[in-house]
Amino acid sequence: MAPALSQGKIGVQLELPAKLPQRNAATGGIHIDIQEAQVQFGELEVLRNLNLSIPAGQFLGVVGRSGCGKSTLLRLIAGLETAAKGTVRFDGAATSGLRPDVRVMFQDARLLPWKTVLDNVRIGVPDGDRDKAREALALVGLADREKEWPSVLSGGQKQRVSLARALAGDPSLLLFDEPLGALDALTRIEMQQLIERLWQERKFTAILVTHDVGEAVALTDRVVLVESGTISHDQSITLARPREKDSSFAHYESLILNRVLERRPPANERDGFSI
Ligand SMILES: Nc1ncnc2c1ncn2[C@@H]1O[C@H](COP(=O)(O)OP(=O)(O)OP(=O)(O)O)[C@@H](O)[C@H]1O
Repeated sequence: MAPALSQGKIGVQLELPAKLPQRNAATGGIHIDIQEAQVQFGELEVLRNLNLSIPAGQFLGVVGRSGCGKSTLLRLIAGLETAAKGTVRFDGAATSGLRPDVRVMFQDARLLPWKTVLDNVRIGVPDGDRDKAREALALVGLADREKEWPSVLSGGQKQRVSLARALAGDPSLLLFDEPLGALDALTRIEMQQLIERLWQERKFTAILVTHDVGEAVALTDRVVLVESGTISHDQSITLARPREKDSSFAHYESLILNRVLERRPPANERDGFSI
């Protein structure tokens, strides 16, 4: 059967095979292994000698100063950038280019204004299956909005549709590029809770690029800091879920923020950083 056409970068893949690859049965997610990766734009070397291993099913946070290469790292993993040197392996096999089981959610929802909410979500389903799209809309709490146009939705609702579109393809890896950056504080917290719940239920590997260190601590198992084109720090977050903003939370937050800002905390507060 001829592959179905999708909507370019919006749905990540250009062509969708009729059948998605088998998901990792044990965890549902992809194990990613990046070795000595280098990404260059002309003379500008954005990533260099970058090594990063992300176990299947982990929720990883990526932080760092503006322009340090966070989105480039995410785009490399998504197959939207090519490494000049080094390798990206998924479950042990070298990979490059776009894959149907890898989805990206961006800061702007990227909905097609001439399609209804349901049809926007159907873009994410390989065969455009209505039931699968409806199921995904229900997961994000928008089952009753399927016939509406994107223009009548709030910013938070648009991002929910974008999340539904990503989930509709049953991804093994979901990449979040600052997806909540434009939302108000309350909607942002609601979306964080939704993303955490869906990640726990669906068991995909997740990577979140964010400027908000608190958001990374609230959501992820581990936070890496990108600096000078490589991973300079690697911090496990061992707090129980759902996370409360207590003194342990604040400790992780200030530890990471101080690293980002290069205001090193006193030695007795530094424990936990493995690099
Ligand atoms: N396609 C491209 N062509 C040329 N330069 C690029 C391209 N994409 C990114 N860059 C440059 O690479 C560097 C890293 O960009 P990137 O978007 O990865 O940073 P970032 O850490 O995500 O930044 P921010 O936090 O501000 O979003 C920047 O200097 C940027 O200008």
